[in-house]
Amino acid sequence: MTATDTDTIVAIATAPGAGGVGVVRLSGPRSRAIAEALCGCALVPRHAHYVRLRAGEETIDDGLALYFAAPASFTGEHVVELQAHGSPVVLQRLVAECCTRGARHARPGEFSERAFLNGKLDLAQAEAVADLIAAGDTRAARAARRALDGVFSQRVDALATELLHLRIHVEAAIDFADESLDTLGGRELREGLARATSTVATLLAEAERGRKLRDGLHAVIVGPPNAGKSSLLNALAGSERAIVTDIAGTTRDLLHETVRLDGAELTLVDTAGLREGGDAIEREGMRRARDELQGADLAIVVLDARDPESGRTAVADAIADVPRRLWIHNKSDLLPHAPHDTDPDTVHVSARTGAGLDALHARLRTLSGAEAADAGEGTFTARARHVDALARTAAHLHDAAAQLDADALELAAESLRAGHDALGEITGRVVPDALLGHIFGSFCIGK
Ligand SMILES: Nc1nc2c(ncn2[C@@H]2O[C@H](COP(=O)(O)OP(=O)(O)OP(=O)(O)O)[C@@H](O)[C@H]2O)c(=O)[nH]1
Ligand SMILES: [K+]
Ligand SMILES: [Mg+2]
Repeated sequence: MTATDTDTIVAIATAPGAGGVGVVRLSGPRSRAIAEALCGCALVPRHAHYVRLRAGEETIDDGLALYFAAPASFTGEHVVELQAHGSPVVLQRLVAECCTRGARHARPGEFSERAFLNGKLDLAQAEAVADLIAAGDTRAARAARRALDGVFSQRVDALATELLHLRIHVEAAIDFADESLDTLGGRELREGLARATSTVATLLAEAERGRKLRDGLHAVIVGPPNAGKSSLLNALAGSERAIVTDIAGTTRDLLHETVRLDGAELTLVDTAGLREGGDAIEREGMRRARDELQGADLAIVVLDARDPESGRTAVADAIADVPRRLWIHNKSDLLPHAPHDTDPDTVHVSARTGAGLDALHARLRTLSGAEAADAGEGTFTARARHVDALARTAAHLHDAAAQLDADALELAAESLRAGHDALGEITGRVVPDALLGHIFGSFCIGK
C-alpha cells in the first residue's frame, strides 16, 4: 500500500481524562490539508505554528500545530499533531472536525501498524513502543527503550544473515551431490552452524530475561500442607493476604499477588498443599495447584526445615516441568541452630520471625532478571512470542546439525529454512521471494 491510497486517520494521542495539554494526531495523505482547514493557515514542516483551531467560524481552542512531511514522521506518512488544552471535550471536538473534513477514527495501534508497514519500525520495535508506554519502572522503561532503539532487532538481523549464508552454502552443496561434503566446505559449514547455535542460545537467554522484566516472573509457591506457604506469601507481600491456620489443608483456591522487590516485579501464587487424599474441595485445590505450575517460570517449594525430605517427595512430580526451583526450608526458628546456606537455590527462612527473608529477596531479584538489567548487561524487553520464536529457531538448528552429520543435505536445508523463518517472525522480515533471488544471485561454487 502506498501513502496516497490509504485513509487519513485521526485519534487523541494523549491519555484519557483532563490534562494541561492534549494532543490530537493525524496521519495519512490528507492530514496536512485537513489540519490547514482547522488552523486557517499553511503549515510548514517541522515548524511550531501558534494557531486558532476552528470548526467553521467557531473557535474550538487555540494551540500549536506541528506538521511532519512524509516520510520523515513516526508513521512514514504525512503527520500533523495538534496541541490544545487537555480537555476531553475540546479534543473530541477537534477529532470530530477532522472527521468531517475527511479523516476517520484510527483503530487501536494503527499508527504503529502504519509505521511498521512503511518500514519505520520492525515488529519487535513496534512492540517496544507499547512496552515503553506501559513500563512500570525505570528498568522496564530503559529495557523497552533499548528494544525500540533496535538493540534486539539488530542482533536478530545479524543472526538471520548468518543463517542465510549457511542456507546458501547448503543449497549450493546440494547441487554438487556427487561430491563429498568435505570438499564443499563441510567443516566451515559445521563451524558456522555451531556459532549460530551458540548465538541463538545467548539471545534466547537474554530474551527470556527481557520477558521476565516485562511480564514479571511467574512464581508458584508449592509444598506439603502446613509448611508455611501462605505465611511466606504474606511475608513477601508485606500484608496478611492469605489465611494462615495450623490446620493442614487451609488453602484451597489459588491466590495471586503481585510483588515488587526493589523494582523487580513478580507474580506470586499461593496454592493448596500437595498430599495424598483430602476431601473433594482440597483435591480440587491440588488440581488447580498442579495446573498453575504448568505455566510457571519458578516453583518456590516450601518445606518444613525440620523434615524437608518428605515434602520434596510430595511435590516431585508436580514440579517436574517447571524450569527453575527454589527450595525454601521454612520454620528455621524451630531448628536448634541456624544453618548456613551454601547452595544458592536453597534458602532457610522463618516466615514467622523474618529470618532469611533478605537472602530470599536477593535470590528472587536475581531470578527475575532485574539484577542483570542493573548490571547493565544490555537487557532489552522481549515478549513470550519472541522467546518462543527463538526456542523454535534453536530446535531447527539442532536438527540441522544432526542432519549435516548424517549427510542429509536436503533435510538440513529444510531445517535451516524453518529456523530462518522462525527467526524472521520476530522482526516480521520473512521474505521468501527476496531470499530465493539472493540464493540464486549471489552464489555458485566454481561455476
Ligand atoms: N514456628 C513457625 N511457624 C510457622 C512458620 N511459618 C508458618 N508457621 C505456622 O505453620 C502453620 C501453617 O502455616 P500456613 O502458612 O497456613 O501453611 P500452608 O503451607 O499455607 O498450609 P496449607 O494452606 O494448609 O497447605 C501456621 O500455624 C503458621 O503459623 C515459621 O516460620 N515458624
Ligand atoms: K495451614
Ligand atoms: Mg496455605
